[in-house]
Amino acid sequence: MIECKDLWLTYPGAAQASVCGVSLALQPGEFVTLLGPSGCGKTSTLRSVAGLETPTTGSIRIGDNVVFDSVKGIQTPTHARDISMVFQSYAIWPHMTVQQNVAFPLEIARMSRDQIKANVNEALRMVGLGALADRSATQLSGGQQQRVAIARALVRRSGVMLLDEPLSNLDAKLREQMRLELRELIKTVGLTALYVTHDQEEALMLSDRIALMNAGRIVEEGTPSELYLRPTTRFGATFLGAAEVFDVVRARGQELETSDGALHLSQDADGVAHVAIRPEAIVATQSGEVNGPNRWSGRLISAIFSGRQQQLVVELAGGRRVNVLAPPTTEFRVQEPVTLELPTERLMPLASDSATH
Ligand SMILES: Nc1ncnc2c1ncn2[C@@H]1O[C@H](COP(=O)(O)OP(=O)(O)OP(=O)(O)O)[C@@H](O)[C@H]1O
Repeated sequence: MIECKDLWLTYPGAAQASVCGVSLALQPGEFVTLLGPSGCGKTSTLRSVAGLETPTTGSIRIGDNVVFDSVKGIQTPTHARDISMVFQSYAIWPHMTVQQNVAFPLEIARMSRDQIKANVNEALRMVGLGALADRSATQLSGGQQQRVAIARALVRRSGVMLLDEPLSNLDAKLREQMRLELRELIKTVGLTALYVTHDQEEALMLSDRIALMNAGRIVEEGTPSELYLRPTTRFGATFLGAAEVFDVVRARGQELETSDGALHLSQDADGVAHVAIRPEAIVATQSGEVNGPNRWSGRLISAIFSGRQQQLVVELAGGRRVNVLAPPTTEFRVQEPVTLELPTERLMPLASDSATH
């Protein structure tokens, strides 16, 4: 397990802190992703856990060991922490074979020759590279090179794996395939994994839990479905997937008036500053009347068929354009009236961003 408590990190000479009070706990065997835009402090947090950066204040525990504590003056060096790491750049050694690359960390640790051989064979088997053990590392594809880097992390048999954008150098198709492989591997071995990415889909598909970061802070935390279906901040709603956000003008009980129409919430609207909805949650029809709650009228501007779905753009009475994802089988007539239904159970009430900081 990993536990970070109130970590702050200000780089020397920097005007602002890059990590601002990050607290995060990973249970044994849990896969947690730090997700957020470029520069939000994901890598700085991960490198602090790895011992590659020294936080200004806070504490970090890995398993039973406190590896950093600013008050007690503890800073365990990277090599003495029970961790393995996989980075975006594979950092494999070109002059070595696959097998030599994977064996390297164990040779440094002065493990016996027989033990090294057994561990390396096992790690290569797990990543599906058993047959390429004697091949030169330069004669590998990008995906195979990343598998070598993963095997080299597995071979250490530590309980915790830290991964920083490990798939982002791969092309889209390979990335999708490796994503599932990597999660299965980490789950099979039972590793506790802390994973950094700015890719929303990757975070949703891989993680048991996501910690969403912005400007050095964790702003939301939850399972992928909690974060996607019930975000609590505007940042969370718009960063993790597409969302239409409507600003609340007036609220009374469960009824509220937004800048684009009236909505009925399933909860009290107190403190709700915006309401968001996913494009796939909006139901568009061209036949019915506009009656009942959460039904808005508009005009269909465009409908683009993309196989799995249709991407609609609908202009509301006030001029606001809304994106809707509709099933591929419904027929739509461009320029004609449309009714949009915003189902109550799919509305995402959001607090004002300033209230969450
Ligand atoms: N060694 C350093 N010295 C000074 N500032 C740094 C250093 N490393 C990172 N920073 C700054 O700290 C902030 C957080 O950077 P960090 O790399 O942790 O973000 P990130 O979320 O991982 O971004 P990315 O996805 O682009 O890697 C950024 O403003 C960055 O410029």
